[in-house]
Order: sequence, then structure tokens, then C-alpha cells
Amino acid sequence: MTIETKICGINSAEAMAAVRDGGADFAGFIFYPPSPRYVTPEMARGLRDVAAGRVKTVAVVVDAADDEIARIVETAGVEMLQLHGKETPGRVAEVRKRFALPVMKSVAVAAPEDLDRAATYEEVADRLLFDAKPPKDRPDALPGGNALSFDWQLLAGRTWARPWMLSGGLNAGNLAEAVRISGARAVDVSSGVEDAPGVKNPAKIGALLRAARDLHPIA
Ligand SMILES: O=C(O)c1ccccc1N[C@@H]1O[C@H](COP(=O)(O)O)[C@@H](O)[C@H]1O
Repeated sequence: MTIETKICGINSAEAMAAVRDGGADFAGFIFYPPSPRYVTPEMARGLRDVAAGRVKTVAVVVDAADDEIARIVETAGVEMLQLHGKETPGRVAEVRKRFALPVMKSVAVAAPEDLDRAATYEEVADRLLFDAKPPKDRPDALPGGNALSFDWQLLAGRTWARPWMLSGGLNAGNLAEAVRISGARAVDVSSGVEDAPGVKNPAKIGALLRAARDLHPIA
């Protein structure tokens, strides 16, 4: 068994081709206008076609209303929704029911109590995603995609009722340690395969996916 991989913030055909050829499991599209990785549903549809069915696509939304999610689902044809805002467990359940797609809920982690909050999503989400908390001293910080990691030790030995992904500041250089310490079986990377925010580097995507292929989840 190998580690599952998601490369997020895909906004070019070259990046999607690297994700596809490198054998990633998931590709994420950011539907959050303030992000340098933002894509429209129409752009995402074209990029999804590059993946030619070999990569599952994920829509990343932040506290999005139903009509916005509906337009993304209908136009981009994604296979999973990633809720990366302050959505409550009730809202996660509602989105999952309304759109009949698997839902992954992100939880911002900085301290042990954040994991207690994560437990409130176990019954309503199909997957959990643990990401670093955005920095408090940067009011303009994005809800995710800040190239920041958190203390992976917080996850060590914890078990969850749902599959989960590790994200936040991962790259080809720290992936092995992050997986070893946290026990992750799935990882999500965005900034770590970029040259600058929003500028994906296909060679870095390939290197990350090769690094992931050499890793195996701990039992
Ligand atoms: O990447 C973004 O711009 C973004 C915007 C809004 C919500 C989530 C976003 N990205 C998510 O952040 C993590 C990984 O970030 P990084 O590797 O530290 O850059 C990942 O889950 C993305 O989906």
C-alpha cells in the first residue's frame, strides 16, 4: 500500500499533466477568488479534461453558498468537495446531502484542542483534512495554501472514524518525516510544488509524487 496524494491549486494544463503523469490520486481546484490559485468553474472543466479520468478532481470552497457550489458541480464536474472555511458540522451534512458528493472537511490545527473540534466532523464528513492554522498576525492570510506546517506529533497515535489527509507546508523534502511522525496515509500539497504563490512547477510536482511513491503508511 502506498500513500494517497492530492496536489492542490491546479491552474494550468502543464500542472495537470504533471499530476496525471506522476500518478496523483486527486487534483484540487481553488474556487476562492482571493487566492492566487483561483480558477473559474469553466477553467476547471478544461483542466479536468487534461486529467482524462485518471485523477479525481476536488473543488475547494470556503464558506460557499449553495448556488455557488451548484455552479461549480454542474460546470466543473468534480468528484469531491473540500470545505475549507468555518463550515459547521450541520453545514457539512447539508452540503453532502444536497450535492450527493463525498465531502472532505478541513480542520485548522495548532493545538490539541483543535483535534477535539475535528472529532465533531467525524459523523458528517467522508474525510478529514488537517491543515495548519493561518497566521493570526496576517489578516490577509488565506484560509489555506500558506506553506505553513503544524506540529505533526499532535496526530501521532490518534485514530479517526474517517480517512484523513495531512496538509500544510509539505514538500518533497519533508514528506517522509511528516508521514512518519503523523502516521498519515494521504497527503495534500500545494505551495510545496510551486515557484511562487499560484505558480505550479511541473518538475516539483513530479518530484513530490516520486517521493510519495517511496513511502508506505505505518501499520
Ligand atoms: O491554496 C489556496 O490558495 C487555498 C485557498 C483557500 C482555501 C484552501 C487553500 N488551499 C489548501 O491549503 C492546503 C495546503 O496548503 P500548502 O501546501 O501549505 O500550500 C491544501 O489543503 C489546499 O487545498
